[in-house]
Amino acid sequence: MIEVEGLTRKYGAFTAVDDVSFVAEPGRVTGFLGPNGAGKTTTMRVMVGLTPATHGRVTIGGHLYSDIPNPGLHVGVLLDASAQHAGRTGREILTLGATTMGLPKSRVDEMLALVSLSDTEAKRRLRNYSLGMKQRLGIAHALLGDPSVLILDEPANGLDPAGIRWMRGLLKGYAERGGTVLLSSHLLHEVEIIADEMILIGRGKIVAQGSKESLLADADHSSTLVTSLDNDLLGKALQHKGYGVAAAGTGLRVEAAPVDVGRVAADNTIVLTDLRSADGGLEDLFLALTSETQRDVLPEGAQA
Ligand SMILES: Nc1ncnc2c1ncn2[C@@H]1O[C@H](COP(=O)(O)OP(=O)(O)OP(=O)(O)O)[C@@H](O)[C@H]1O
Repeated sequence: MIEVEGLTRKYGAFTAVDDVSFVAEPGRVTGFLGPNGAGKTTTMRVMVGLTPATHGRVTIGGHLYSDIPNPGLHVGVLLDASAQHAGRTGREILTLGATTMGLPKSRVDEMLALVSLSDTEAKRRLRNYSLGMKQRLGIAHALLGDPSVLILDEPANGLDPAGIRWMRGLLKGYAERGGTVLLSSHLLHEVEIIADEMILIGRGKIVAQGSKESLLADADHSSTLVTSLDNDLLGKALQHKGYGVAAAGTGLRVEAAPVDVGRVAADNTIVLTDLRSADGGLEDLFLALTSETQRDVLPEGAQA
């Protein structure tokens, strides 16, 4: 289990991580999601003792990372797949890791096979690896010591679609066997597919957290876009039921779920020509919650 308690990290006057608390549980994949610069990497660096906290603390299995003897046997870490010595081969990097952790050399071959790096690829120097190959090697390195906790910063970065699917299967299986997985991403879709729990962070602060189902339920209070053969009548019927209604394009935007709008239309025998959720589910929630921190939102009055 990873426990983050009131973690703050300041760089001078700038607060990169602001009083962040959450727990990543065993047997669950926890997605740590936020836009660029939200504070994900900083939080993970504090977790593994690479950056000191300004306030608060992180414990893994109840211990500070720096207090865990031979940490690779307990915590697998992938923060920057390029951070290894570029002149070493993949096999050398894993062998060094195995030796440091006191593991047999056979573990290196097992891990190379697990991440599908061929013998030829394993003999190449890291500087000649593609980003996806570096990520595979990084995952192999993180798993070397058969740890019970995995901390992975943007692990899907650079993987092709087949590689992403492979990684999802790997991490799901790892969590199903009781492992704790914390993985960060700035891409909602990536996290949504794999994570059981989600922590949303924006500008250093947690903006939402919970199980994927509970976040989806929150996001699904939804409004609906509907068009019918008689929008006036439908609008009145919906208002009569107490739903907020506004004109939208050729139809209406209704503050109700699509199923409720459909029911009112059916009760009044109104033919619908279009009925759909106005929400992008979690994506809208994510963008709304982190909107202040998005770089790509046009300032008010600006033209697209
Ligand atoms: N050593 C540092 N000195 C000053 N500012 C820093 C330092 N490290 C990180 N920051 C700032 O802290 C903020 C959070 O950065 P961080 O790398 O944790 O974000 P992130 O969520 O991982 O982003 P991304 O998705 O782009 O990787 C950013 O504004 C970053 O510029």
